[in-house]
Amino acid sequence: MLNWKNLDTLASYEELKKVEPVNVAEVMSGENGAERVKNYSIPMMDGLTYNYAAKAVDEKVLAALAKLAEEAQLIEKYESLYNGAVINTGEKRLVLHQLTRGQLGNDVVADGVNKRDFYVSQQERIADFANKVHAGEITNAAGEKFTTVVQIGIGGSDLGPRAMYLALENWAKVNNKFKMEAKFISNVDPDDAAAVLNSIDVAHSIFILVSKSGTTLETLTNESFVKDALAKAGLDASKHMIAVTSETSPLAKSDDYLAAFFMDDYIGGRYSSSSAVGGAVLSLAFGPDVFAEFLAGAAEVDKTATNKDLLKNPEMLDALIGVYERNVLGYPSTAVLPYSQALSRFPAHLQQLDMESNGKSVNRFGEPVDYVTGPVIFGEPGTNGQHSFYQLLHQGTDIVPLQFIGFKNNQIGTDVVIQDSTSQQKLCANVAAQIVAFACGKADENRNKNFEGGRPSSIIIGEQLTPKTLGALLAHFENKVMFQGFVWNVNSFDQEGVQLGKVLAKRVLAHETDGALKVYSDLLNI
Ligand SMILES: O=P(O)(O)OC[C@H]1O[C@](O)(CO)[C@@H](O)[C@@H]1O
Repeated sequence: MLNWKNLDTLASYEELKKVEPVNVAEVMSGENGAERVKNYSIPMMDGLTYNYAAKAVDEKVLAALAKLAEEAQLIEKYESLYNGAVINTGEKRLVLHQLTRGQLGNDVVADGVNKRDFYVSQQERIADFANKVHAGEITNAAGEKFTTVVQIGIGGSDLGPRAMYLALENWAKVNNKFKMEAKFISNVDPDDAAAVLNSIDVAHSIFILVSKSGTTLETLTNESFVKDALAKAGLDASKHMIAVTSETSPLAKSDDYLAAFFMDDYIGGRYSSSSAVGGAVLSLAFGPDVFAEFLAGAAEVDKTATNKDLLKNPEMLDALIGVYERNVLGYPSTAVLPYSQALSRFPAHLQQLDMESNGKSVNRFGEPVDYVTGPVIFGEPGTNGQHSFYQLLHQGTDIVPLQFIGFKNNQIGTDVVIQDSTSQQKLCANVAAQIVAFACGKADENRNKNFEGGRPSSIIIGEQLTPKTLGALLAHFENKVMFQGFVWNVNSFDQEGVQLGKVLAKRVLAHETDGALKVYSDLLNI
């Protein structure tokens, strides 16, 4: 039997609060610090390691976190999730994104269908379609090959796939895997669609309309925008457009598309990168074998996350350290700082993943909670962030826990030695320097130049960003967010908080406004 209890009712949480806090500056200095960096490290998979030496934890904190993991039944809850329990209580749905990349537990049968078979069959259909596009068997009406793919979608139907595409674009080019360029249209701002359309050759472009619900205003508007452009170019839209949606959506049975591929209600938008939502664009851009590698990396991490031993489970440990920082140490935000240009949109994806999942004030039964839940997430690739907001991170009044990501090798392989070091070495030197600067600080008599230190961070270190390590990274954060939701006893899989704005926007467009809404509408000339 699972106990779904609020965090503040758990005895282990009370114990955790009593543990002597760790002074990061102290423990990270000198030989002690060197030993920590060597020891506080867990392999996530071959070529990827989670290092938490610079976090505010020691043996005592870790022991208390292990007790919390046990009392909150984190592994048991994960087991029940992948075995097909109705974990999304708000929408009364199963939560099956892990099943798109592997079978962790029992067969899951829902709506009379074996769900693993369903997801695999969609992957196979997408692979077949992508191979035919690449081979020139599926072409435009003139019999010419498609050269560009454009994804139309928003939120989870955009951010994850876009971040994944950008993460692999250069890798694919140098590894002879690049099949076609991908572009993305998401914002209802007409300049988004117009700029993308201006930058492509529409006659040789294939568009993927991605909407699980098939009802999202921005996406349907952008679809019409694109269809209009195709019509103006004298092209038949139905020969240029495919759909990714759920079988129950209004788009599913339409003749407007060359083909339709399906996900379902058991895959949340922000967890859908490994479903057909990411599968279609990534398979078209890089080939189905690259997408399969990406899934394999995610599957490995999903498996690692089943380990009951906290110190062998980086996803659960990362989650619990985050809860400790949020609820015991009182830190309100977390920065994600990938030292990799390819991960430029990864923080944007994590913003949705984390904040839409755990930005909740009620527990999974709809009752208010008396403790803080999900932190504010933000980030930028290093070293760009260093020349932007790091000032506040180093010397501001808030302590912001940091999550670094770094790779020993770059993707393209072109580099140059300037002043005895390559650019890659400079990049890596910066991340090492930042971790120690944040942790240890530097005393200075001039208060303006003083660094307090004591600013905690972790780092995920990889050999190289590849399809496999990217899949692993994605799954790491998905599982982290899931475990945190379990600890906070919130439903991480619905998003009612996005509804009110949508309803009010509709009223504005229907001119059914009064009060402040009317005045704002007038000011904005609607
Ligand atoms: O794929 P859909 O149904 O168009 O939804 C897009 C996005 O809209 C949201 O529901 C929020 O508005 C996200 O959770 C989702 O990723």
